[in-house]
Amino acid sequence: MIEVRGVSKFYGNTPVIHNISFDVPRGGITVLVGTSGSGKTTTLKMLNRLIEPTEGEISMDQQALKDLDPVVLRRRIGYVSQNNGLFPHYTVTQNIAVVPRLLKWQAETTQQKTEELMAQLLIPMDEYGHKYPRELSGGQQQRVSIARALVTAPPLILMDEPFGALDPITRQQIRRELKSLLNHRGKTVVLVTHDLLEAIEMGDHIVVMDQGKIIQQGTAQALLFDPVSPFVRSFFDPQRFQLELSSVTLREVETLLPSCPSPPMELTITPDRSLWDTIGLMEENKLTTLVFLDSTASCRSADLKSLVDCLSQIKRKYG
Ligand SMILES: Nc1ncnc2c1ncn2[C@@H]1O[C@H](COP(=O)(O)OP(=O)(O)OP(=O)(O)O)[C@@H](O)[C@H]1O
Repeated sequence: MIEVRGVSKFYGNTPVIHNISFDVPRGGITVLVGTSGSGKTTTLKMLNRLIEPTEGEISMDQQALKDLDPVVLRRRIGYVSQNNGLFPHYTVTQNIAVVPRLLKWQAETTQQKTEELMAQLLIPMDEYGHKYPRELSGGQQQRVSIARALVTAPPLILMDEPFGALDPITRQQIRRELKSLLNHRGKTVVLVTHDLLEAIEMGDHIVVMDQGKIIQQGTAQALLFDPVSPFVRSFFDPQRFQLELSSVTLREVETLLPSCPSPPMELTITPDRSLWDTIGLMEENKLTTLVFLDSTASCRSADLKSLVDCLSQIKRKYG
């Protein structure tokens, strides 16, 4: 959907982005991750022309961004900024209605879409719609900001550290809800984060940046199991075991896990969950085994040892 080709950005004589190129595939989540000051936010803001590149070209659907009116472009692109950017003197519903109003939508259409999205983001309109941002928690404010970015169903959504201000538990809960909402709607998203678990869990395509350059880009597994440099390896090392288990879903390894004739217990897990989530659920429920239905609807069981063995098998594929 987006092609970034040979883009650099200078402030005066100082280069902050050096000749980067990457694609944002349609219908997936592309994550920009990297060291502090590596140029993630600058790169994101070049995608909706909040910042103009000094060199190189960015195109969206084969049209050069520089030939598009920035105001029209930004109406086609949802944007969730670091500090949520809600208007403090507007209620929640008024905040969500800002772009629909600019697009001259009928009030009933805006109301209906707002209600639907707020329900999906678990901030029901009758309870939260009339409140002001200051009356909401940080997590609820971020949900409003996400609803505002999604309400006009833009084909592309840019998100800069959208969960930055949240505690780890709320963060994880919101990002799971958001990922399923985005997948469900087939959205194209570019997300900036410095949270490694977030990058691995959310990203279909992950771009690792350092000092204004792209060091490696690819799937979570490619970055974790086949890093191109010691930098990429050490970048993920602090949480490596958790990240590796998070990058593999049960579905990917189902054939390596033993079948079980009938579910020996009530608690099951869906095969789209990661090996890390599976271990977490076992831990939470003090179980040594979990069962799930594989793609042929047969029952399989997983325990800690078999899951760690599965991870080793996947790693072996990368050599
Ligand atoms: N307006 C500006 N003028 C000069 N330098 C700037 C300006 N904006 C950003 N920079 C510099 O550009 C570099 C990249 O900044 P950017 O905010 O894109 O990094 P980042 O990867 O998003 O960082 P972080 O993770 O810390 O938010 C930094 O060194 C920053 O100091």
